[in-house]
Order: sequence, then structure tokens, then C-alpha cells
Amino acid sequence: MNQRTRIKICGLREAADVDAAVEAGADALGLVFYAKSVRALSLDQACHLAERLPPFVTPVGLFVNAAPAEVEAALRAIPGLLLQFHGDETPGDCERWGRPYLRAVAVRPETDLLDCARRHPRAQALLLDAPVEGYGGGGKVFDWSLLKTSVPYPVVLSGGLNADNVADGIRCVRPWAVDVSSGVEISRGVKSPDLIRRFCAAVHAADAAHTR
Ligand SMILES: O=C(O)c1ccccc1N[C@@H]1O[C@H](COP(=O)(O)O)[C@@H](O)[C@H]1O
Repeated sequence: MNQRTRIKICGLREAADVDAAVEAGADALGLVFYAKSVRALSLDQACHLAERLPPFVTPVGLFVNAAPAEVEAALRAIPGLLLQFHGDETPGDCERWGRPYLRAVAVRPETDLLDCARRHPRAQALLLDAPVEGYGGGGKVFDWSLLKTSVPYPVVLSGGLNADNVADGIRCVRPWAVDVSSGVEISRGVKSPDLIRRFCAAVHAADAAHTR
């Protein structure tokens, strides 16, 4: 089946970057609700960015061990928010909202993806990331050859992707979607509309080149 690879651009902080991502064909935009991240937003800032999104572009709220009240406030304020849990949340923490969510998994040689999938039966997707110091957004690629198990729902490939390596990632992993943050930044936490466009163009070119 020919299947286009969905694109999530994460850690946006500026309206111009949001607009560039939408124009370039991004399917989802990540809003970071993790105070320790250089990409962190207040709820107010996140609402203003989310208001710019046209239909069919999904706002994604990224949380790391957030207090339930914080998740609840974001769900109330941003219609259609897809949750991304990127910390040590238990399956119960992720599922208590009765809302679709992405569960981030740091992929190590010993990681059992099927077990992760079993523990998160209601996740929309597993988001596969590199193990990094802290929780994520570290721009590190993991060893894609570790992905030998297929999971019973879609995966999102992330971790150190950029316009130069994303085609290889798509070819190796065949993910439902790819997710990028550091790889579209000119300096830590500062997005570049040009790099966003280059990343999206590389994904579209990879899809056009591959029979999937
Ligand atoms: O972006 C962050 O600052 C962040 C902080 C804490 C957890 C996750 C974070 N970002 C997510 O990390 C992956 C990989 O990002 P990168 O492309 O390697 O920089 C991605 O899913 C981001 O959404």
C-alpha cells in the first residue's frame, strides 16, 4: 500500500514557525508543557499558537510527569488536543483522560515494544525516541535496527531526525509518522522556517520515492 508519512513538528514557540510548518504540510504540531524544556510554553502562549491551526492539523500537548491539573487545563483550553506523554507516566496516568494519546518510548537494546504496546492498549501510537539525558528533545538518533518487533498500532519515529536522515528513517522503520524538534532548529530551542520546509520536503520526497 502506498501510504504517506505523517509529519509532526515539535517544540514550536513562534507564530511564524507554526505558519511555516502548516504551509509546508505538517500534520501535527507539538506544544511543550514541560517547564524544564527550552521549548516550554505557558498555556496562554500555547492557546495562541493552537488558534492558528487550520482544520486537520492536530495540536499535540507534550507532558513530562505533569500534575493532572496541568493536563486537565490544557485539554480544556485547546480543542482537539492530542496528548503526548514523554516522562515516567504509568499506563493509568496516560489513560485516565479517556483521550487519544501518544506514548513515548526510549528505545534501548532491551526494550520490549510489544510489552509497551500491551501496557498501553489505548495509545494511538508509540512514539519511538532515543534514550537521552533528561526526557527528550535531545537530537539523538537511536539504532533503528533494534526495531524488529512490529506493534499492533502505528509508530511515530523520532529522535535526532533532520532533512538529511529522515528518508533513511522512513525506509528502515516505515513509521506512520515522523517527529522532529532539534533537527529543525538553528540553535537550541529556536526553530527555522527554512529547516521546517526542508524537513517536510524531504519526507514528501521520500514518500514519492518509496513504494510502501
Ligand atoms: O522538545 C523537548 O524539549 C522535549 C522535552 C522533554 C521530552 C521530550 C521533548 N521533545 C520530544 O523529543 C523527541 C525527539 O526530539 P529531537 O528531534 O531529537 O529533538 C520528539 O518527540 C520531541 O517531541
